This record gives sequence, C-alpha cells and structure tokens, in this order.
Amino acid sequence: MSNDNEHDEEEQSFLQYVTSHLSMHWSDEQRDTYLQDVLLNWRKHREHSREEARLMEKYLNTIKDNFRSQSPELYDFNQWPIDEKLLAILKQDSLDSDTVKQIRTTGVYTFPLLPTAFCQRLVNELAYFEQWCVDNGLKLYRPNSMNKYGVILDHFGFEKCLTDLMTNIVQPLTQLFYKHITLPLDSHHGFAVEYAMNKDRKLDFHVDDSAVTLNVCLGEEFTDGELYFGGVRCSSHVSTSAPKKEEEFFFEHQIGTACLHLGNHRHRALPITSGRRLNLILWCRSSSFDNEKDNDDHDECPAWCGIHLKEAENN
Ligand SMILES: O=C(O)CCC(=O)C(=O)O
Ligand SMILES: [Fe+2]
Repeated sequence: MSNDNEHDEEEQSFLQYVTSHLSMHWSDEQRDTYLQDVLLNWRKHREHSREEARLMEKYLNTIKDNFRSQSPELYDFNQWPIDEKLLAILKQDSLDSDTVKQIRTTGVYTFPLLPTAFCQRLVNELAYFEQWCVDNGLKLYRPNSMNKYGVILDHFGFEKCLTDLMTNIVQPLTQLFYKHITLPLDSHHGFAVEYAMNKDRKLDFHVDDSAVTLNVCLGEEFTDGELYFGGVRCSSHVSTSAPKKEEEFFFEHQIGTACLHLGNHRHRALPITSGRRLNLILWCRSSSFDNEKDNDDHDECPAWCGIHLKEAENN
C-alpha cells in the first residue's frame, strides 16, 4: 500500500469515479461509510494484484535465467517450415485458393501449416520443459481458466516466435477474412492444450479471450476429440441464444493442420476416446478492436453476431 495516499493518483481517480456514481439521496455519513468500505476492498484487491505480478516476474526470471531449451531452433519463427503453398497465398494477398478452405460459409478456415515431424519436435520440447519444471520444483501455470493441462508457451521463450506467427500468418488472413476486426493484432496469449484419458478429455462450450484464434494440432495419436462450433455471438448474446441448426458443425483435427476462427465463435472440444491430443492455441488480440467493443453501446448487437444477421434476414 502507498505510504502517501494523498499522492496516489490511481486511488484518487478510482475515488472520483465511485463518488460520481453515488446516490444523490444519501447523507454525508452514508457516503463516507460506503466510500471507506469500497476503498478498503479496492486497496486489498490492488495489493493482491501487485503481489501476483511480483510473483509472476520472479517466476519468469527464474525460467529465463535457468531453463536451457533442448532444441533452440524451434523458438525462431524464421526456422519454422511453414507450408509453402500457404506462404505463396499470403504473398498473393488473395482469397483465391484451395489451400485455405472455409468450412461451408461458417467463417472458420482450415489450412496446412506445419509438417508432422516438426509438430512432433514441438511436442518433445513441451515435454522437456514440463519435466524441467518438475525436476526444479517449479509450478506449471494452467493455460487459461478452462484448460487444466498443457503449458503457456509465452512463459519459456516462445513469445517472440508467436508474435511473429501472429504477424506473418494470422494477421494477413484476418485482413482477408474478418474485415470487422481492426488491425493490427498487437498482443497474444500462446499455449498448448493437452487431452489424455487420465487428464482432461474434453473442453466445455466457450468463446475465447481473443479477436481471432489459431488452433494447430500437434499430435500425437488420438481418436475423436473434434471441435464443435455453435455460432458467432456478441457479448449480449453469447450465453442467451442457442445455436441455430445451420450454425452447427464439427471440425476434425489433423496433425499439422490449422483452424482459424473468431474468438467470439462459440466452440467446444468433444472428448477424445483414446490416446493423447496436443494443440497449439494462439489467442490473437487487437487493442483497437477491444476498445471499440468497450465503447460500443452495450445493448447494440454488432453486424458480425449470428443473432444480428438472423434479425436482419427476418426483417
Ligand atoms: O481443444 C481444442 O482444440 C480447442 C481448445 C480451445 O478451444 C481453447 O483452449 O480455447
Ligand atoms: Fe477456445
């Protein structure tokens, strides 16, 4: 906590914000009691966030100073053997291709990205890092609030590589396919998810914390575990509207093949029924797009929402 709260600008602006939203009908005493209470909680919350940030910094520094990768070349995007046909399409800057296919007219695209052998080397590197964490008594952060198994790639050296993957592959495709997303894509969360018979076997229905998501199957051997898609939804319709029949479809993972979809395209991973499945997931974000979403009238449903389109068709 700051020693000199009078000069704590963050606290002052928080107080100003709360004060401006207080009921006009309260007495001075009621206002003071309420403000004190809110402020105490706010300080506790801020201290907790700061402590978490300090711990994360320490954790990342420990990895940076001590972890030595098994295959350093995997961390350099320039050495990734990206599919030649895909690279040719990106140079042409055109939609006209058999390589990048849209699944019906769903706004979900699929294309070959990496050779199987390279995917296996990535899988080996992930296992190497996980084992290093176990050997060194370091905890593994779960990839996000839903996936329990897997690793955060940005934590152990892949951050620059995944920024390059986003900028060189995801961004040009976003520009071609998802016109409503304001570019640039300027941050990401990169992780690997893992499904196995003795771990998680499936993932529940959700949207991603991203503008656009790239999902690449890395291996190894598994049966089932398809992705089910159930409609693009804005924040007001995400949990209040069932998928329409025509919005529902399944995507079968194949090693080395990518699936590109909007973060707001609701999906779930069906259970695998044998083996082990690992996928690289890149949640790509755009701060301009996020700001536009925040500033939009919250009752207003944007044109890209499946419900908005439905309403327009019915009129
Ligand atoms: O298991 C998959 O392929 C999808 C994982 C996913 O949707 C996610 O982590 O956000
Ligand atoms: Fe997801």
